[in-house]
Amino acid sequence: MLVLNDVTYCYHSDWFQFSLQVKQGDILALIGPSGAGKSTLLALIAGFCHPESGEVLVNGRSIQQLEPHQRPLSMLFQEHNLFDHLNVFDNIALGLSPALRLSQQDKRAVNQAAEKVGLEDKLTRLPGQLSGGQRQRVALARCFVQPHPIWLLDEPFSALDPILRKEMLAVVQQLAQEKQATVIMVTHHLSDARAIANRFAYLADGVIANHGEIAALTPEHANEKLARFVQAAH
Ligand SMILES: Nc1ncnc2c1ncn2[C@@H]1O[C@H](COP(=O)(O)OP(=O)(O)OP(=O)(O)O)[C@@H](O)[C@H]1O
Repeated sequence: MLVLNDVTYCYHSDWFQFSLQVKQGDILALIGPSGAGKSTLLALIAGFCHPESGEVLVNGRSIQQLEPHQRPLSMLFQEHNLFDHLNVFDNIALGLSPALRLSQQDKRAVNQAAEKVGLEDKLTRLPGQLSGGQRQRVALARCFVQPHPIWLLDEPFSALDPILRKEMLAVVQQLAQEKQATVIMVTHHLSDARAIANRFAYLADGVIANHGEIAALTPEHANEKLARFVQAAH
């Protein structure tokens, strides 16, 4: 279970206040208008920015004192996930060993991860020799080759065409299920949210204004702002 316990954060004059509980194995779609604080929420969980008060807990333990690299989570951004001078194999392997010191078991895990995302025949290519979708698949493989139980995905597939996006979402869903990972995914596409998530959280003006089962995400939602947001996205 991932818990944000009344986490507050201030950036210039912008205030954020987040309380959230995500059960293990849940896939939560984080939605809301631009500037609402979705990426800020992920940054607070990942430890890239520090709250004024409150804490983030994983399975009952505070991770507040841990540096980002010590936290039990993997992150995937929309872009800039890869090191351009390292080939596909090494980019994935970084998820297991930042110094690229790999055991035989690690090497097998990297090969298996590449296979899962359909890149087993591209292992020696550099990121510059791949398409955008292939690059995101490498980043995804690095994300789940790590043993971390929580994945934070910040608009990971927004730049991809609809067919590739659908494929990638299916891969994430399948892998998350296999590993019983807890996933928080920021998305501007409600269709993506519906395709992959079982829950949603709607952010507006720096707070979680609403959350619930994904099926409740309808244009008739009782929360007027959320209803308008869903209507506009249709
Ligand atoms: N460390 C930071 N550096 C820069 N801006 C920050 C930081 N922390 C918060 N902000 C500000 O927080 C506000 C919310 O931004 P954030 O990126 O979290 O929103 P968002 O909901 O993810 O928006 P979008 O959908 O456009 O990506 C913005 O005004 C942003 O400038």
